[in-house]
Amino acid sequence: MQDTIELNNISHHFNTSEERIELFHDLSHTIRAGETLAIVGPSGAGKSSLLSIAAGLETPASGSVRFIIDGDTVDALALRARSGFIFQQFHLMPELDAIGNLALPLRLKGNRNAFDIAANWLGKVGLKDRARHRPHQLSGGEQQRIAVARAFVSSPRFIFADEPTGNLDARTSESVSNLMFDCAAETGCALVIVTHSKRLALKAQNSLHLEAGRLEAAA
Ligand SMILES: Nc1ncnc2c1ncn2[C@@H]1O[C@H](COP(=O)(O)OP(=O)(O)OP(=O)(O)O)[C@@H](O)[C@H]1O
Repeated sequence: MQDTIELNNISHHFNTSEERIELFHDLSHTIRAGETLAIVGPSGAGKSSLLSIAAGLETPASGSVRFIIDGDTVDALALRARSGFIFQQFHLMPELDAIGNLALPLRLKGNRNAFDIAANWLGKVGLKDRARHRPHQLSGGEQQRIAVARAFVSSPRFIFADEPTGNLDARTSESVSNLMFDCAAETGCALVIVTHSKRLALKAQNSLHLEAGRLEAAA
């Protein structure tokens, strides 16, 4: 698979009424098909902003981002259609049960087998018996397992995860982390994770440290 995200000399800042917040300047990096990458660094360094730019959710103030899927350059919309997202707060639809949440991205794409594929993923994440439970009837760890399955259910090429274990205790974090990495390995999907967890970052093949506007290979 020839899928890459090329960040070329990107800079980003935010203007507030009081100040200009400089995040990074002239930063370049290429994310490759199938790689697992952790982005670490202190709070406020701009990790989530960098993830949003790499995922085509935000545009950098300057520089360019090139998205390549199957060797073709595509726009941000096309990249997003081939991407899955996992957030700290799970973001499941409260009115849908577990299988409904998993089937939703497939149904939105008109997939007639949405519920069969969703049921298969529910089994993969060990929650087959929770198909009819709504998010408020599930533990945080179970909700995040559903969110992980939802991210993978549409056969994405890239998964972007922002603090995916930030709301979980140590034991649940470990099992959700292992699940994410197992799913990525099984599907060949790239996994890009922003995290404060050293333990989680160490599971990734590659690790980048963002601090004071500089992006370097993490020690
Ligand atoms: N929409 C926005 N408007 C103004 N400032 C913003 C906006 N989004 C983020 N910021 C600021 O930009 C800086 C970087 O934020 P970002 O969330 O990217 O950092 P982070 O490294 O992911 O932090 P954390 O680890 O605490 O989540 C912070 O100072 C934040 O307050």
